[in-house]
Amino acid sequence: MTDIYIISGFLGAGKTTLIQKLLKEGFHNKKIVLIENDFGDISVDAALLKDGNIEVREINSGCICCSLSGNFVKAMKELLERFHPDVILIEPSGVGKLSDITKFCREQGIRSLARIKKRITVADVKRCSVYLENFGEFFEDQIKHADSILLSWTENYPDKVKDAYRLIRGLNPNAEILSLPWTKLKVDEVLDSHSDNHLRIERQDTDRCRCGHHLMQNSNHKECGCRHHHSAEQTFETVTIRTSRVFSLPDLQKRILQMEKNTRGTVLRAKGIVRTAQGYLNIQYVPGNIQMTECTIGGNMLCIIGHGLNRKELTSLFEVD
Ligand SMILES: Nc1nc2c(ncn2[C@@H]2O[C@H](COP(=O)(O)OP(=O)(O)OP(=O)(O)O)[C@@H](O)[C@H]2O)c(=O)[nH]1
Repeated sequence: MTDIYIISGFLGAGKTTLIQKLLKEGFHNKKIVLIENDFGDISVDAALLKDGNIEVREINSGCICCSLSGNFVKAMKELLERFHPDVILIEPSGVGKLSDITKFCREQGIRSLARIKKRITVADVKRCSVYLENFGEFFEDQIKHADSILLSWTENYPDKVKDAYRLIRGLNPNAEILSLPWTKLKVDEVLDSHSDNHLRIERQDTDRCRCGHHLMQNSNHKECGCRHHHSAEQTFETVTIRTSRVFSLPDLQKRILQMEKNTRGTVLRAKGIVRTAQGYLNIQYVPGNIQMTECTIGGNMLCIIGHGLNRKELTSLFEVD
């Protein structure tokens, strides 16, 4: 029987970073298959995670919970029958619903060959309340259906950990919540069952309905009346830019800041690999944070995910003049 681990979490929470750690420090002598679902047309994550020892399957240009659900189930069955892996790791896109992925993994044809071992959701302590406020339907689903929740960005924002813990505990009273900095976290603690390494704070009642909207004041029911169910593909957009421009570091930084501050809509995530005179740079943007690191993998692409984006404006910002 193959063990399935689902690594969920909102855009930029740290799913790929966690998978890199798991592959490096855990699963010794195991046959592993990794399924990567990037919402954009290109999979930056798959490029970064490809490694001779594991089989990586990319499912891009949409969400495995929406239009690509058929592709996902088919890919799972094929991989199970062909490789008989010990472990399948699934990284859904940051806007994927964990409840849907759970349902697909339990479909007949999969459940006779594999079982979900653990659903781990990575939650960014700095941005979780904003994501719950604005994209509650997706964020909340990822938290509520997790067996284990791993807090990220804790070392950068230690003052945010308690509030994030409370918010998450309010949404999921049963999951274990791991709050240790990742450098101190042992992979076995993440993969195995409950650990004691979490803060203990009394559960707080939240003032939200199930779809993430605030309840009206003085309301004593637990619904706001909104019964909408939105798909990721209705709610989020992606803009994929292929660019042969050779950037300088300051120029690239300037353009990313311009993307953040002066373009229409809300950019929630940008990632890609672009050229500089010295080589290639891996760009990772989440609101309020830009990371650019040298990269041995070549590329000329940038994928931007957000809401109300203007394709023309963003493309002209990064393309060759
Ligand atoms: N300092 C810090 N950086 C983090 C942490 N988690 C993620 N990052 C950074 O945030 C960026 C996005 O991390 P990823 O691991 O790619 O996030 P993701 O959840 O896979 O992103 P998507 O799949 O695009 O939704 C990268 O630059 C990471 O290095 C964290 O705990 N601390």
